[in-house]
Amino acid sequence: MNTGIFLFSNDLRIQDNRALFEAARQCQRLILLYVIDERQNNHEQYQCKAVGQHRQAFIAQALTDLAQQVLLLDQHLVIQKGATSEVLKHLVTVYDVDAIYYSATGDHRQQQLFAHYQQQITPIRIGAGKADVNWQGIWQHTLFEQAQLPFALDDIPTTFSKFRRQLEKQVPAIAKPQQLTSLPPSPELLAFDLGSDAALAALLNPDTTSFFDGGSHAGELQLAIYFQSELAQHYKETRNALDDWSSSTKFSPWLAAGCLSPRQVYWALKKHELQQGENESTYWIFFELLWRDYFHWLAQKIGAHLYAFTGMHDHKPLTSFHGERFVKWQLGLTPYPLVNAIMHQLNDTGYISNRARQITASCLVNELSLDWRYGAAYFQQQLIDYDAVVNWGNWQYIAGVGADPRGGRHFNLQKQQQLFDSNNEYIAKWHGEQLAEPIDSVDIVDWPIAK
Ligand SMILES: Cc1cc2nc3c(=O)[nH]c(=O)nc-3n(C[C@H](O)[C@H](O)[C@H](O)COP(=O)(O)OP(=O)(O)OC[C@H]3O[C@@H](n4cnc5c(N)ncnc54)[C@H](O)[C@@H]3O)c2cc1C
Repeated sequence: MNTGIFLFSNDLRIQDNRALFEAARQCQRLILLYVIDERQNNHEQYQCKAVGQHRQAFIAQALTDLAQQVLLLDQHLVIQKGATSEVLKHLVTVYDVDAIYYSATGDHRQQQLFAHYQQQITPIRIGAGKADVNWQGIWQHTLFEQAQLPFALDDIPTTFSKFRRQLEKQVPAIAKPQQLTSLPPSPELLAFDLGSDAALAALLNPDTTSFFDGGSHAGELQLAIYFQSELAQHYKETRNALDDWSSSTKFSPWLAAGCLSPRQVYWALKKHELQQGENESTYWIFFELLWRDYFHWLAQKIGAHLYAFTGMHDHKPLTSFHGERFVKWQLGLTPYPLVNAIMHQLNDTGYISNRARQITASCLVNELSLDWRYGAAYFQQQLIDYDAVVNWGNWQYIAGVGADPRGGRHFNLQKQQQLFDSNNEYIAKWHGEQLAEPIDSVDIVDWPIAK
């Protein structure tokens, strides 16, 4: 191979980045590229943007961190603003690129995007009398590799329990994280002043405050702090809390953006177990990582069904779309104080706990009778740790069209409040006080409802 491009996506790290390793091994010259594709980021579906301000700021921080790391390896991160296919076309033509490397994913939408890029670029190479670009999508978002799974992709179980039980009969060896010590140089001609700084500056949002700093440095720091503490020893008892920083690992934003690999988390967990002992709680962290893996494999199997109203079982929920209810849910103006508090926290910070996600998702589907895809799309916009296959997979689960053997979850809001916020502390903190208004201002035939 001569000149390759490594196209960064949800893999914003240098270490244990198998796709980047492959690119480094095979190429004599390498362009490290990240594209800020505003058309993709601003693309609206179900009245929501693909990327909201919290995640945007996190990604900008992660890119700043990545750019500094590649400099230490005498390389440069090229950050370009524009349509990804156009940026690729330009670089492929000018620098005679013959291979493009990226992290493969089970997300159907992402796969479609890469198929589209390919369609755009192949004619350019062929037209110039050159061999087609060698596209190398390398799978690395999971703990295991496909060949290690005890089933073929088409036979991935439709419930997590079956997946886990079969896998745990003999847990395949999880590879140790790879250390990258050098990178091939970029092409000599490459002008580095391609506007990377300006593109990055435009992404950084000074109005966004978050508990999370983007980048693998911050991710590795959280990994070290969490596992040096005793928190993992009690994870199983605390993980269900509604709102407490130390109740769960908080690794998700870094995992979702790829600032941390699941294997790095796994091996940090193993080190912790050696030092402080293993118990049910430490096992449960592995259990949750298996959930994450499961959604990645399941997405690869079900393809476009991940985004379908009828989900993976072709089951039609008895829900539809009500504009007013959807907006009130988003803004935290429902008649349910707990749900309101959760939505306020989500909107302010970009993060809510797993318990909070379950409660508010269940409310959207069961109390408000809304099409679950609107909720999933709003989470996509708001969550700092948005991971397509995990988000849509979890929403399907709650809506009863996914991997839940019980056919969906309906959380009793009053009971949840008693269990997780009995003294109303959370509701008070996030201003979820009951709204006096009913959820609908008009009735079924559009008559205003009398107050
Ligand atoms: C409706 C809904 C939408 C969700 N959307 C996302 C999303 O977009 N991105 C995301 O990372 N998680 C999502 N989750 C899963 C879960 O809520 C978060 O992973 C978790 O709250 C993140 O906090 P943590 O890192 O402290 O998790 P921990 O409890 O410490 O778990 C450790 C890791 O295990 C994984 N994990 C935990 N719970 C789940 C789960 N239910 N499914 C899959 N993996 C899990 C995550 O990678 C997490 O970082 C969603 C859950 C629900 C119910």
